Amino acid sequence: MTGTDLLIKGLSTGYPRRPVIRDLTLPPLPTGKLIAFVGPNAAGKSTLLMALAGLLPSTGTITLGDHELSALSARDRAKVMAFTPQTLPQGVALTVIESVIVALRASATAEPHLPGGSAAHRAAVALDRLGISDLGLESLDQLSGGQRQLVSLAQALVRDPKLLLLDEPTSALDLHHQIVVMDTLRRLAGEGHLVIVVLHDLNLAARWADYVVVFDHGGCAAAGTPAEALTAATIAEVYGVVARIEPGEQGRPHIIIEGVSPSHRDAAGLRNRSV
Ligand SMILES: Nc1ncnc2c1ncn2[C@@H]1O[C@H](COP(=O)(O)OP(=O)(O)OP(=O)(O)O)[C@@H](O)[C@H]1O
Repeated sequence: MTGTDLLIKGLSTGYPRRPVIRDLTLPPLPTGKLIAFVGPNAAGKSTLLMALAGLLPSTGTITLGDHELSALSARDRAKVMAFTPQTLPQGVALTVIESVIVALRASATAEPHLPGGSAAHRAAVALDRLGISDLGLESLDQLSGGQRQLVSLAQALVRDPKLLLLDEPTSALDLHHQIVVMDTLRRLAGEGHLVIVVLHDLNLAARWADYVVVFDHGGCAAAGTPAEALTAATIAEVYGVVARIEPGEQGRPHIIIEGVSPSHRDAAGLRNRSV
């Protein structure tokens, strides 16, 4: 463990009268790594991300380096982390570049009074990193779903936070942009950020993540390197599908889904997946 790991111990969180995560403890999640949270629908991934972002009340401890995150004010949290939800709000009358500048200023980071030129430069760099500079002057409300997702990511990147919490940032993206985003996230991790990303595509997780945490029913079903966490047995258990694992590049698993497991517990379990 290093001094800047994210530590989650005995964490419980959820919604009024709807506990989702109960007493969750994860292995230390180190800065400088790309961590994928995977698992079936309703397993609790988004709920956990929102609790980490301070958007849901929780008990237990969440520390990032020396910071006990639950003790930080919203303003101080915004200095160390950025959270990108699954959907962006509609009806925002801004251009793309304006929205990224607003995200930078709203985060009240170490430079709350950034001159306009610097803020615009940082926003332009964030768009460039994601290959969407050409969208800068487009109206936010006229973008496609995938374009909105990329802009949402740019709004997080521009703040250069230590911890990035990204909920399904590739779900609406074409193949090219999935790779651009995952490559960008890998580079950010390499630069010393801790990047936690919720993914449904297990092969994206297997190919890019340093560590994978598999969630099921509000708990951790498996955690480790992609090869350790994404085994055929775990995939069968949590998803109810038969998977074949083949060796991929650099010892990373390549997952081939062969079909639904006939013996899996029940499809109707979706409603009651969380504990
Ligand atoms: N606002 C809410 N109020 C009450 N319960 C909620 C709320 N949002 C989510 N839940 C419930 O919490 C549980 C976990 O949902 P969550 O969104 O965290 O799952 P997930 O793993 O992110 O799923 P998905 O892959 O479908 O996005 C589900 O049973 C869901 O019905």
